[in-house]
Amino acid sequence: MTAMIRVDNLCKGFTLHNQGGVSYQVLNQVSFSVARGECVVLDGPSGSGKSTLLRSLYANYKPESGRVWIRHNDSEIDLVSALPRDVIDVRKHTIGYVSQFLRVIPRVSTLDVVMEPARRLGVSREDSLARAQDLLTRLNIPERLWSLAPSTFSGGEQQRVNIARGFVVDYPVLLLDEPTASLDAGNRDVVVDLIRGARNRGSAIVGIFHDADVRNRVADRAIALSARKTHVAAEETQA
Ligand SMILES: Nc1ncnc2c1ncn2[C@@H]1O[C@H](COP(=O)(O)OP(=O)(O)OP(=O)(O)O)[C@@H](O)[C@H]1O
Repeated sequence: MTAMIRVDNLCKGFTLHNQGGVSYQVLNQVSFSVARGECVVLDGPSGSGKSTLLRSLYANYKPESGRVWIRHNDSEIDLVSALPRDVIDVRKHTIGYVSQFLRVIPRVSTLDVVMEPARRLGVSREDSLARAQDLLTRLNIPERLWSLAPSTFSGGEQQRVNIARGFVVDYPVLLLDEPTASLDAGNRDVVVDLIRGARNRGSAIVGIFHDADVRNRVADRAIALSARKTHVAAEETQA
């Protein structure tokens, strides 16, 4: 089985410079891999580091040590040590990231927001539009809203626009940070179908799902993160 993601001994902590330089370790030598067509969920109590790990997989956070190998253009690239321009290329072609919240750009229509990742990859406007319309329809966004900027949309509507944007490209790797957090049961079912579809097309998926029902329906297995954080006294950090 081809590993799309290989996490090797990842360590990530934080130092709160404005709070006496207190440091604590959140991820302690985390290792796992995710194959093509596999959906893995991150499990663990609140504060155990699920979002920190997901952000590290997208190179939003820089771990102190360890590796995040991503299969990209028929070879592997380590996102911990990659140059910024390589990170941008991996994000454009290989990794999709769906967070809970849509980053709204004023005056850009919903259709353009959803189409943008496909257009950036060179997909024709016609094909991108068809794909965006299909996703918005499936996700029950009323057609009257498609030409409006989503800044005034409800939380659940914005979340569904964000999901449509995340699924408009068939990314080989998909990172999902609570994509169903503010959705009703009907829309959760749509998202479950989208996730299963992406998995069946070969995406390697890592997700955080607080909804146990959604988690059980999409997960092939879970990675457990422990709640225990190692605190490092400020004096020790400064030594
Ligand atoms: N940017 C940051 N700066 C400082 N501390 C942070 C930062 N991001 C996360 N943390 C800390 O790391 C720990 C893990 O946070 P994280 O959000 O990864 O947990 P989580 O498992 O996703 O929690 P939840 O289920 O509540 O969303 C928390 O104690 C949090 O305060």
